[in-house]
Amino acid sequence: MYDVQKWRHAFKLDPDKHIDDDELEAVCESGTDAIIVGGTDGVTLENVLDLMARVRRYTVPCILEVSNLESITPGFDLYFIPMVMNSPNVDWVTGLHHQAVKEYGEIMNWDEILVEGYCILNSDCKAAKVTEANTELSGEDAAAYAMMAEKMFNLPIFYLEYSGTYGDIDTVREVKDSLENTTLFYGGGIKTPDQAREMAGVSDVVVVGNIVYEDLKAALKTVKAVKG
Ligand SMILES: CC(C)=CCC/C(C)=C/CC/C(C)=C/CC/C(C)=C/CC/C(C)=C/CC/C(C)=C/CC/C(C)=C/COP(=O)(O)OP(=O)(O)O
Ligand SMILES: O=P(O)(O)OC[C@@H](O)CO
Ligand SMILES: [Mg+2]
Repeated sequence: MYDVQKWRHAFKLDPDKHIDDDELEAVCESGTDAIIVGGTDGVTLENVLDLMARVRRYTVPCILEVSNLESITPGFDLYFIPMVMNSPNVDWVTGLHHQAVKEYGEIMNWDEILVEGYCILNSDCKAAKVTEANTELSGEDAAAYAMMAEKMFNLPIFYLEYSGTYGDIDTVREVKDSLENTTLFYGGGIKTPDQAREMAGVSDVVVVGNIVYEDLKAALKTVKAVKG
């Protein structure tokens, strides 16, 4: 199922982290809507290919969230391309994208590519540091980025990223209320079914990452909490 508008839950697996075969099977067969492969650092062609091949044993959709040019490879169902809207550094907004399209433009299948308007709100996470994101934003600021993503850039996805920490529910709600068509992904700090349910109530898709590596049983429970 490649229609992100129908998704409710996704797991994000980091190619730079280890996961056993039986753990990976449990994640892929959990009933989640998709496996997103992505991370900020240590993402190489080798570890992306390895994880892709292992996830490919299962029928769950497998998406590459591109974080660098070196690790892009054919074989995924979809490619998510982050555009960090609250970065003042143009590299992370359109710069690397320009380079990539210059290199791959002729062979790109645009039907497989979805651009994500990213807004990173946890100043301590790696992605915020790497992209120099301005995380000192009010709910109104974040909602304005969401409206820009939808109304000015026509982006299919807006991703509110709190990677590593549980976000502010009022901010997420304000962002959701500002969107009409663009799908809102929420990610960050979900460790319990209650947290998954709470964020699912104010977003379209919840993304669960780190807890997979810290407490797999808890991670698996977030699927049922969201998808029933
Ligand atoms: C050959 C072939 C198949 C071609 C396909 C065509 C294709 C897909 C071409 C790509 C086109 C394109 C426009 C690419 C963009 C290139 C690019 C490098 C864009 C920049 C992306 C970007 C802004 C990355 C920033 C990092 C980011 C937002 C990461 C998000 C992931 C995240 C927060 C993960 C959480 O994990 P991590 O941060 O690692 O946290 P811990 O490890 O601490 O848990
Ligand atoms: O790892 P966590 O904190 O669950 O965040 C999930 C995802 O939004 C990271 O990009
Ligand atoms: Mg990582």
